Amino acid sequence: MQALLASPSLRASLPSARPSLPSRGLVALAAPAARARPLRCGPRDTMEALARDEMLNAVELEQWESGKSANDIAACQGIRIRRHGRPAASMDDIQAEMGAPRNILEKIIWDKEIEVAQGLARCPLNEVIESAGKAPPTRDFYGALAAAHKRNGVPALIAEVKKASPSRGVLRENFDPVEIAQAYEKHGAACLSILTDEKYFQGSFENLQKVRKAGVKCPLLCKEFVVDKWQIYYARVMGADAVLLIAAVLTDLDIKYFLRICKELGLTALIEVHDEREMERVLAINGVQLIGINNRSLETFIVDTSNTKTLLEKHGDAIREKGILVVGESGLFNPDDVAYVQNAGVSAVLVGESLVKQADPGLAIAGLFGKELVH
Ligand SMILES: O=P(O)(O)OC[C@@H](O)[C@@H](O)c1c[nH]c2ccccc12
Repeated sequence: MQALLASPSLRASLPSARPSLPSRGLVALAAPAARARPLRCGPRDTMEALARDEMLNAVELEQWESGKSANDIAACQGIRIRRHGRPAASMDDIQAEMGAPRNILEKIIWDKEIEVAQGLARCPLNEVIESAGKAPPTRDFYGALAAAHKRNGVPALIAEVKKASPSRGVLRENFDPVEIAQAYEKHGAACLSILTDEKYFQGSFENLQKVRKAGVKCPLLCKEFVVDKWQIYYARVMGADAVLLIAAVLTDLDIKYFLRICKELGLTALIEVHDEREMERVLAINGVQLIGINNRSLETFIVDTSNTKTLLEKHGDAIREKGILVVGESGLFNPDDVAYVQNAGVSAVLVGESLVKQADPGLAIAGLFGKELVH
């Protein structure tokens, strides 16, 4: 943190949402209002800072120099989610230019771009950075998972505080985030995941803060659709120890840049992949500690636990060599499911629905693993 804040040159060059590159959606930015959107800093400064720190490879630099739009660059990396880059525009105007969102994830991201701009207007970046600098130390998310895996002989549990989801609707009517978090902790969860997206998951940053302030000791993952660094600083201020970064949404350069911010803030990044291409991209990035394999496609909602197995059969060796821990995410309901992803090679599991739907989510943990977990 200190290093980041102390470096005026870097600070001056901190990029905006899609930092370094011409904002994604620039193709569609024909409207003067959109073009006039002030950049918080010059892209060239940012690119130079990243290049200086060797965060930028030759291809990325060349793509940027050639004036490609960030959406084009993202598409070259197999990313199907586009950005509109017009947070001040109405959704009608955005759709008039770009057409309707192609899937639910793209829709979530388009709304998130607007939401982040509103957050930035409410809590300006410099203030959030300053508060993050004063926040109490983070807890070791990676260390908690590794220790729990070793101690219990089953994958460590990241238990999710999840009220609803776009695919399953409301999961729990009587939803008290603090009560659920405390029950998870009491019954052996190694870490907790707190959904912060309001519109689609009925979560909130307030829930994250409440759980942290209630004295829960487990490290906390801020489960958010991160598209802008502001969200990372904000998560830190609200009590997160880790943040989720979704490879289906973020370019390689975004991931590298956000990883760097996480490191400066003492946060662990859980980088989520869903397919082969995303796994390859993430394994080529230095400094990755935790990879989540999502068994649910965020574009189609199809859940398939064999996804974890397939990806680990191919990449397990490279992952182990790098000391990366893998988290099996979504669609896990019983001890057989847990054993299946454990045999595939995961060190941890991320579970929401099957716990939160039970009358007592804490007691549900022993049912999920077929045994009690201990701290
Ligand atoms: O409720 P489930 O099927 O146990 O899934 C939990 C978690 O994996 C899921 O909520 C999730 C995984 N990646 C995400 C990204 C955004 C929102 C939610 C998610």
